[in-house]
Amino acid sequence: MPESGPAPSTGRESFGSRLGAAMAARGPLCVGIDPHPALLKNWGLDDDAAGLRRFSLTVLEAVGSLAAAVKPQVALYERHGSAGMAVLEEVLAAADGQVLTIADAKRGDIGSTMAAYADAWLRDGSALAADSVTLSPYLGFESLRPALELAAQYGRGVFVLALTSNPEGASVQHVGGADSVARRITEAATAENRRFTGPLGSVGLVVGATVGTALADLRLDLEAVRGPILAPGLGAQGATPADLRRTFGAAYPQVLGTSSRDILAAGPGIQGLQDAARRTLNGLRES
Ligand SMILES: O=c1ccn([C@@H]2O[C@H](COP(=O)(O)O)[C@@H](O)[C@H]2O)c(=O)[nH]1
Repeated sequence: MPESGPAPSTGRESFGSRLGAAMAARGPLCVGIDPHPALLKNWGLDDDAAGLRRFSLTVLEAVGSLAAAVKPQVALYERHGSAGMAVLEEVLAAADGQVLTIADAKRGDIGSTMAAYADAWLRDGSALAADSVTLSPYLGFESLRPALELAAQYGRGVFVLALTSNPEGASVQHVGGADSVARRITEAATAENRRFTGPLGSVGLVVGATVGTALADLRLDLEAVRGPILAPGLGAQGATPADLRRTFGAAYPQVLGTSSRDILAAGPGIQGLQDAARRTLNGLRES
């Protein structure tokens, strides 16, 4: 199993190393590519595959050399069927080599099926391969094993849902008090990242920018995870860069803030999108 350095199958550096370098060079911002029907309409685009394509490639043109990563929301491509997924393939290919990609697919299933999801999102040669993918551990962290192994093999990464940004998440993730579900996920990611050397492992967590005092309440040590923390919830869901710094404290250097609608609403002009992304990025740097 590849423990450190370039992934043997590809010669590619680990995802954690590549993301750490991108965050150091560009700052801790991920821009979500979420082609919601209402945004397409506001941009003067049709809610079809052509609109989706124009929207996505415009966002990529605007932020592809500015953000550390982009995060296409898979559901918003899926709702257009095979034509939408073809657009997603094109977007992932266009981003390759320009900006790291996080496919927000939230996949999770029993092991044998998980292997197929891993194959789709993490294997070199797959039309949908992204630098990383979001995973749901609801079937048990260990059920994600095929994705964890394939990601390590190909120098790709995963972000496992731990404390999501939506208010309903607490009803499952906080259960157990001192031995909460979120804590189990966090500890499993910590163990997983021991296989990687360097400051950041390739097994990240999703922890919402909106979770307030939950990290302290549940006594979660995100620094110990030594993995990237993808933090959605900025802007449209109400969290500010200052909330992010307050919430994550000592783990803040691991945090990749992600914002979609708040930035995308500034389109369709490239300049407007870049200004909005820079505003968020400056907030994340200064907060
Ligand atoms: O806990 C989570 C996990 C994922 N998301 C995703 O992030 C974006 C947020 O979009 P905004 O427009 O910035 O609110 C979206 O794709 C969600 O599915 C999340 O919000 N919370």
